[in-house]
Amino acid sequence: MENVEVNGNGNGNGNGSTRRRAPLNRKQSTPMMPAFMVSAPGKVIVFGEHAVVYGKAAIAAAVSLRSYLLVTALSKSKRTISLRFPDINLSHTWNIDDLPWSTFSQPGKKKYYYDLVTALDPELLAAMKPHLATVSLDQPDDIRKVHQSSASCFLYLLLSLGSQSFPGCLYTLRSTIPIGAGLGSSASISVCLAAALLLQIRTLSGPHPDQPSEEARLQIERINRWAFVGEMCIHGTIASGVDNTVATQGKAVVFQRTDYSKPPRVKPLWNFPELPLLLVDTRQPKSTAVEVAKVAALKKAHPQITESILHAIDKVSEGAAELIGRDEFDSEEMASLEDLGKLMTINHGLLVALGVSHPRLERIRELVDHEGIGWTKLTGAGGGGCAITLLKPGVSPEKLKRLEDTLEREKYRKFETTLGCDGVGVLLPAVLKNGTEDDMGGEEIDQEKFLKADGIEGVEELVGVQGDGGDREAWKFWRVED
Ligand SMILES: Nc1ncnc2c1ncn2[C@@H]1O[C@H](COP(=O)(O)OP(=O)(O)OP(=O)(O)O)[C@@H](O)[C@H]1O
Ligand SMILES: C[C@@](O)(CCO)CC(=O)[O-]
Repeated sequence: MENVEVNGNGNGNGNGSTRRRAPLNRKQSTPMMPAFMVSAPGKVIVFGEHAVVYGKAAIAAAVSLRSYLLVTALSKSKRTISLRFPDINLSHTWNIDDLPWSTFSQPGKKKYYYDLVTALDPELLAAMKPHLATVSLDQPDDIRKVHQSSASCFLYLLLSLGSQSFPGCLYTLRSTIPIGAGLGSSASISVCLAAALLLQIRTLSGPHPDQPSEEARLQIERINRWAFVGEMCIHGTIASGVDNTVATQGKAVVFQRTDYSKPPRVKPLWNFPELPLLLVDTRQPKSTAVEVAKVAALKKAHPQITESILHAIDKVSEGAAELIGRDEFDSEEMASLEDLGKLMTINHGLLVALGVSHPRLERIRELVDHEGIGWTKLTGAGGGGCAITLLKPGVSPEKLKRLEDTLEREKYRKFETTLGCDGVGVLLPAVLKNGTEDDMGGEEIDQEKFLKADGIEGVEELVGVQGDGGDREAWKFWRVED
């Protein structure tokens, strides 16, 4: 366990000025920021993955699986930034003063918290390269690649938003979202990192309960813009931004980005129905970048055919949004579910045509079809990852049990999750009522406790946004509903 001196000084350059900060030996006036946490959900794409990369509409909903990031400031004399990401076994430390701040703060390169960054800058990526090359040198190539993507997401955001006077800090991240399973794990960590850094440079207001929704929306928008930058670092390719948008805002959205130089069109679906969904992980690892590249290659080889498929997916997503929005849509009634289910079946078929399914995804569909208990589609990038099944009402428990037993035997994993959950949340300071309160009425979450929490249940029990008795009120969310 690392020995942490906690007594840092939070500051940053969120004031839009390009001037350098006061020399480090001068007394700093900004008060220290206590240890704090941020959290963001994973997502399922209900309709429209892949097509959304090409400007078509998609519907996505936040799930109850989440990432949690603990930020601890170090003492002023400790000029290091450390990442501890135990889910992927990543542990890395940089010396703050060795990082390429000058390249990131050059005129024309410097970006501010309110900027809209729509592409990664090759010169900045090149400046970061030597500092990523030293990450996990002792690991095999495939693992090092995963470590370097997560590290690049953090470093690009830190260097873009921070300055050389940034305080020494520890970033400890744990997630309950399976990685690379199509449930938006990368977006969720990007949102956490973007929100944490924006909070550290003191550019976000709230969240507080009586904050006007307009103001809350602006904070969400800023986090989302930077989370998108983090997503681009991880994917190493074009990302539509749907995952980070739903992970930031929470609930469910219709998302469309027709022009990459502009913000996307995001229509919140506040009353997203409680659909009876079965979420199954193939446990077949995949990479979003690889699957997105497959579609790009198909589009290059067969432009007209691919465009027709993408156009058809767009119509399916639009049709689903219209259906869900109807007053008479009833998520407990066969006729409504059947209409929606048929659209899921069509969407899945079109994804198969794009070449992003996988035999293990097809097996889930086959088993569900065989029992006749619902409608299945892959969700997320495909190539493995997860499938969602919309269950028919009144499915017999025997049939469901038979399906679940077969899935278990064939090494699939079933997830219990709810759709339409909260977006990015903040726990500041990192103190929670856990039933083991001290005199001040709360339990301080430190790195040691956080790292020791046992598995998903342990993390949820220690810091989860939902306690046993419902929402834990110390976690705060930007409320954007009107
Ligand atoms: N808990 C985590 N800790 C550290 N890095 C993570 C974590 N979760 C995700 N990542 C980063 O995100 C990458 C996975 O991103 P990828 O887009 O391939 O999968 P996904 O986000 O789970 O799926 P999809 O984009 O289809 O929803 C990992 O390789 C890693 O770099
Ligand atoms: C495959 C994709 O459409 C969804 C991944 O969850 C990629 C993206 O939108 O960035």
